[in-house]
Amino acid sequence: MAAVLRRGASFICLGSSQLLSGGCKHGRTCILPFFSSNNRNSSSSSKIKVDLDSSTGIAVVKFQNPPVNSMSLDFLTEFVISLEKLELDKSCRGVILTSAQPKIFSAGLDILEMYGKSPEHYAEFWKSVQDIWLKMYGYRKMTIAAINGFSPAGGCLVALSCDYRIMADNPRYRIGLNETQLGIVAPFWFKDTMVNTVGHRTAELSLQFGLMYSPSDALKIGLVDQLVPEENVLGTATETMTKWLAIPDHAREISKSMLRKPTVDRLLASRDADTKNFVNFVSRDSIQKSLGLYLTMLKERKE
Ligand SMILES: CC/C=C\C/C=C\CCCC/C=C/C(=O)SCCNC(=O)CCNC(=O)[C@H](O)C(C)(C)COP(=O)(O)OP(=O)(O)OC[C@H]1O[C@@H](n2cnc3c(N)ncnc32)[C@H](O)[C@@H]1OP(=O)(O)O
Repeated sequence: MAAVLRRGASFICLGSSQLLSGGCKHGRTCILPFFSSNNRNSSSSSKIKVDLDSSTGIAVVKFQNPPVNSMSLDFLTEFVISLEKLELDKSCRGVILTSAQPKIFSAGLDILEMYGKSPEHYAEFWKSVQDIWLKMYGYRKMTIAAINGFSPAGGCLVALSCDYRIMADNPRYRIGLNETQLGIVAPFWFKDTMVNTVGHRTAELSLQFGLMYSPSDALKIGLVDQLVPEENVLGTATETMTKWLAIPDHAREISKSMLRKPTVDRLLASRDADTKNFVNFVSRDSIQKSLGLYLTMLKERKE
């Protein structure tokens, strides 16, 4: 199991053969954070960089999984651990998600995790996808997606799971749930998240065609809330977060929970069936063939 080593003022997760302390989820052992006395607490695992300013209560979580921030099992595990840790940290009131990679927010789920692997691997991977969505969609703290690049499929889902979305106004970028274009199907909770954001009719068109929207079209349908010049994405996200944090936390949090809990509960009530469904679906020869062709197409585009 890959080690998660957080340098500086942070925590360290190690494989079970290197037990240092107990009590961390995901089968990993964590040494919980130990912070320096200044107001900024930074930590950087291999794939997620966290920078918490405890004077403002705002944490910036940066995806750094080159080349395209695809969400592998390791990425998702580190991501959920980082969010859990921030949720428990009283000095953190809001989280901004963004990318350290130029031009890409996230390329979505790592297709290699769904291609040519065992059913056990598919199940483990899918549970980690469920975990990150459950964590994000039901997150107690305020979240903003600072979308500084392409954001297909799982990348779009992560953005949709935030409370507010600010996207770089670069006409080359695209965002959307494009699963059908890969020959796969966005599961019901991806669909619910989209419907809750853009409404039923727009979601019907969007999911069936696997539409990828330009920033201006994404703004028109309400898939994102605001467009800003690329260089201002993080600055605007920080300003916006400051405005949201003027609302008392408990009132905002309860309102969010009222709106989102029924959607979260639908998956919680059927997690195992959803996992079985995914494993059966993705193990089919026809689906493996579609994913293989898509991977080949991605590689050939470059030649
Ligand atoms: C009934 C239902 C029951 C169950 C459900 C069943 C199925 C479940 C569905 C699961 C939901 C799936 C969600 C997903 O997120 S699937 C992933 C979708 N993502 C994409 O389609 C994006 C693909 N990538 C791109 O379009 C481009 O890479 C991108 C992001 C625009 C960047 O372009 P560029 O900068 O030119 O970079 P390259 O294309 O050259 O890519 C570099 C390198 O990365 C590889 N790669 C890209 N994306 C992925 C990915 N998502 N996973 C793995 N690998 C990826 C690409 O192949 C290149 O690799 P190389 O080795 O050639 O360097």
